[in-house]
Amino acid sequence: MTSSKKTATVIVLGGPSGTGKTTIGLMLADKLQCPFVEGDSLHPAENINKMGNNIPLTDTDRWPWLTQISRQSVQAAVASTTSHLSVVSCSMLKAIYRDYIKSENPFLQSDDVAVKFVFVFLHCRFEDGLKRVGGRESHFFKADLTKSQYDIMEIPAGDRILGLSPSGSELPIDTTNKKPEVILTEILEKLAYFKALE
Ligand SMILES: Nc1ncnc2c1ncn2[C@@H]1O[C@H](COP(=O)(O)OP(=O)(O)O)[C@@H](O)[C@H]1O
Ligand SMILES: O=C(O)[C@H](O)[C@@H](O)[C@H](O)[C@H](O)COP(=O)(O)O
Repeated sequence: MTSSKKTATVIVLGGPSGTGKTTIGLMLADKLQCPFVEGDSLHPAENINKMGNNIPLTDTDRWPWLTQISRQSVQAAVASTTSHLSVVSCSMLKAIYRDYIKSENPFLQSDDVAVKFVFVFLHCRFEDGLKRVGGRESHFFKADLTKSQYDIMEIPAGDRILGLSPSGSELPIDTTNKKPEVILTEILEKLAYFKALE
């Protein structure tokens, strides 16, 4: 019997502050003709206040935000009748956050919709990230917090990496000294090579 399940794919573009999530995310969504969800817009006010006061978020602060990241990005992908795709930006620094995003998929138990998450993790040298965050005007996330992100960051490794195992769904991208256009091409080539969007 063939499955009549509708499939939708969410590309979660992650990495620490200043690594290019918003810049590359907008370009990727434009290229794939799909909606882009800005993860920063999904924080509760308390999280924005905390980060604005240079206080790093705790796991407890992050769970409700990650729930919204999952729900909003999945809804956007399912609603996109042309591409069945969406791109969402979210730092998703630890492996447990990536797992949590998967677990909060609103169609997890659905017989009608199958959702796939592909986690593309952008990373660069601490000094470069720091410089880029410092150059951003009027953003609630200040450079002082960048160190706290590098302290806990888990770049995908081992059998989590796309293509290394059937369960692998994560793709690390080193953005050091690469222009946004070059990074975009690398992401698209790797997604195609691993047949990640099929
Ligand atoms: N590959 C890159 N090379 C140089 N500058 C970049 C690159 N990617 C992003 N930037 C710049 O760095 C700053 C932070 O980028 P942004 O996309 O807001 O990062 P994030 O969303 O990950 O915090 C912006 O001013 C952006 O123009
Ligand atoms: O793009 C950025 O500058 C950061 O990613 C930031 O905007 C993001 O919302 C926080 O990083 C969330 O908190 P954590 O990254 O500490 O989970």
